[in-house]
Amino acid sequence: MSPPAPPAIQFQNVSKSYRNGQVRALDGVSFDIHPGEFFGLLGPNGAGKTTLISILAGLARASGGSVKVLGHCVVDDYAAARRALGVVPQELVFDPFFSVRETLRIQSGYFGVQNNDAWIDELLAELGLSDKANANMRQLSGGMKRRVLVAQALVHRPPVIVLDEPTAGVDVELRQTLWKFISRLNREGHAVLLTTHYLEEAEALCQRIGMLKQGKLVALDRTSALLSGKAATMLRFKTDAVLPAELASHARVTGRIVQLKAHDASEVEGLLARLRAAQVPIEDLEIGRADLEDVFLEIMQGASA
Ligand SMILES: Nc1ncnc2c1ncn2[C@@H]1O[C@H](COP(=O)(O)OP(=O)(O)OP(=O)(O)O)[C@@H](O)[C@H]1O
Repeated sequence: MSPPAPPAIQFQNVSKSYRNGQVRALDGVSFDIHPGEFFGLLGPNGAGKTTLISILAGLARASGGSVKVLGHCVVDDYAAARRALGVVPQELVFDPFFSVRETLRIQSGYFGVQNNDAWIDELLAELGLSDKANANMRQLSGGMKRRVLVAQALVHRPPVIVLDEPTAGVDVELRQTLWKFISRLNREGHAVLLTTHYLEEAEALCQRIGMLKQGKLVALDRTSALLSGKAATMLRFKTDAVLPAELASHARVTGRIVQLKAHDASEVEGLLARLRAAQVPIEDLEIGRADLEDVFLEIMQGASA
């Protein structure tokens, strides 16, 4: 019998401190990403997502623990680990003197991939960049540069793709183009690690989700299990009135829209009775399933990091 395939990515007890230990960006983070899996890493600003990805990509050194890509340690076996990874960074970094095609050829050379033009053409077509192939990098708009960053990360056909907030500030068209292409690569067997603040994207795309808070992993489960656990029902309505304190303390309020979570129908009835008793007039009442944003907020409020 052949040995089981190693995880696409394995984080084992990863810690990272800055400023002589005053900032603990990561505190004993352990989880695996399976081969072929689409995995979402979520967390509020400063939770440690970029730090974890920087350690994975070999751009930062962990203070403790280990990270492996397809069984290759990112420190001891850096070249093999890096070759297995395609990392789309959060920041737009590029060399302004080259054309798009030159940039992708140079990146291919960096990974020792020869005669890569057929794949480069496919990347350009899939990412809507074909007519920009000969444009200079500095002539491109921000969204176009981001597309090149994605192409650059994929130029060596890495089995593990890492996307650090790839859709921050990009338009709807690029998001759709990007997700269509990344989903295709995932169906073809590439593992994907995505960090994003767009929770509806994570809900739609990711099979499993991990949540970080202040450097600790506070949730890890299948997306469907996260959605059906906890408070699975949400009561949504509009009101101009101020909620009584005992309801306001666990309501999500956005302008006139109020959302209250409930575990079952009897709890919904109880909430409505309390609103009536407090003489809170409500309009446009809806009762629906909790979405990932509801689950995320509940976990972040409840988790003690
Ligand atoms: N070079 C650094 N020096 C000192 N502290 C740092 C450094 N890089 C990150 N940190 C700190 O480490 C913590 C984690 O930051 P990180 O950028 O990993 O969070 P994040 O989850 O990616 O946040 P965001 O969603 O805002 O991108 C924060 O407290 C941050 O201030």
